[in-house]
Amino acid sequence: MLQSVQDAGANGTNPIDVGRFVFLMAFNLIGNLMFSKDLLDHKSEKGVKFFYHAGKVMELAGKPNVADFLPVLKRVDPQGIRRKTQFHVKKAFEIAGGFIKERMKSIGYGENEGKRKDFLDVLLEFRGDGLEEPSKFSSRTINVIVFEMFTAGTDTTTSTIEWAMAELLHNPRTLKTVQVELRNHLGHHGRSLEEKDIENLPYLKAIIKETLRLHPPLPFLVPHMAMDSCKMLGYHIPKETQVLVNVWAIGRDPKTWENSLEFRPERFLEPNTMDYKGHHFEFIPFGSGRRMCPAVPLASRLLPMALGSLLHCFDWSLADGVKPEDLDMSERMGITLRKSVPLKALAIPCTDFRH
Ligand code: HEM
Repeated sequence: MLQSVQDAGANGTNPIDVGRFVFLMAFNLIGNLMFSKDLLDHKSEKGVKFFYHAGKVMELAGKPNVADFLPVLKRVDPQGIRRKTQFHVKKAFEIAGGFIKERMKSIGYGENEGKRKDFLDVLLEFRGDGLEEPSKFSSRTINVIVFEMFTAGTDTTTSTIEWAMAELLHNPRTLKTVQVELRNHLGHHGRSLEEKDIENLPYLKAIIKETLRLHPPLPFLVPHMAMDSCKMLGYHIPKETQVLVNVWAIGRDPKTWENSLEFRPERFLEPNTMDYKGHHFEFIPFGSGRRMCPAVPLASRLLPMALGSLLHCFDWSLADGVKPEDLDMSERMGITLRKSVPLKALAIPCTDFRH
């Protein structure tokens, strides 16, 4: 990712779309976890097209749809949401599916039983619960799991890093503080950021938490359903009611958070502050309980590594002469909560840039 940012940014003269590079990084990271290979190249036309169609799917799939409230309209699809979504899913699948299929074939999926088992074991380990014996997985189940990994992992990561960068460029004091922390720890002409450094970078970790508090990528988690009728805060919830948890509002509740709308990573530096592991219900960007995000351990390394590397290797400023206080911070609701206007910024490599 760092090399791609440097190439596209042309020494800070060419504004880059931050989200696009993070998306490619996240997609390739999951590609490497599952297939030991980068699947998308930022220079390829296919990469650009994939980014566009996948973004559209996320946006359309999260749009309020009158047909959800009036099932009779489902067939008619009055807003054309289903038709448009299907179009973009098909396009995104054509591109990414091509890479994935090619890679699955090359590791022997469906051809060589021994290699196939390795691949299935990895998937099973990820799911943890093992609903089926790996060798009994149908190819459809595998395709669903693979697609679930890519959709669940890419847009959430992209949204978090893009919002974190936007908040830092909007609040130059916090940007300066985190860069000083990184450079003090790694040295100005020092080495690249490594996973073992994260423990010693409390301000960087606090920035990730503060970003997830104000901009949870899945603002309503994913829809849950009441398995039985129950009473909650005096309300009767009938069996099979669809339940949405508004973590966006929970993270901004002034009863819990002082100056709740301010981006203030320092709040997470105080002793005994909250964590996102699902035990503090005031802060649950990954959900809680049995169906919470299974990738918390991965995300808690991936997010500071990605953000920290971008901040350590480049000096950042806003493109087109936009002043920090004028940066557009409005939100666009899709499956994930993205920035309404994609963040464009100038990335000037630091003298100690390593890749
Ligand atoms: C910023 C990073 C991320 C956030 C905030 C996040 C958040 C979430 C949330 C809120 C859920 C639903 C929990 C619920 O409804 O109770 C979820 C589910 C899931 N996430 Fe994540 N996630 C992130 C990154 C990832 C990554 C990197 C991966 C995979 C590589 C991943 C894989 C999944 C999967 C497979 C599920 C579905 C679990 C199930 O259905 O049981 N997530 N995530």
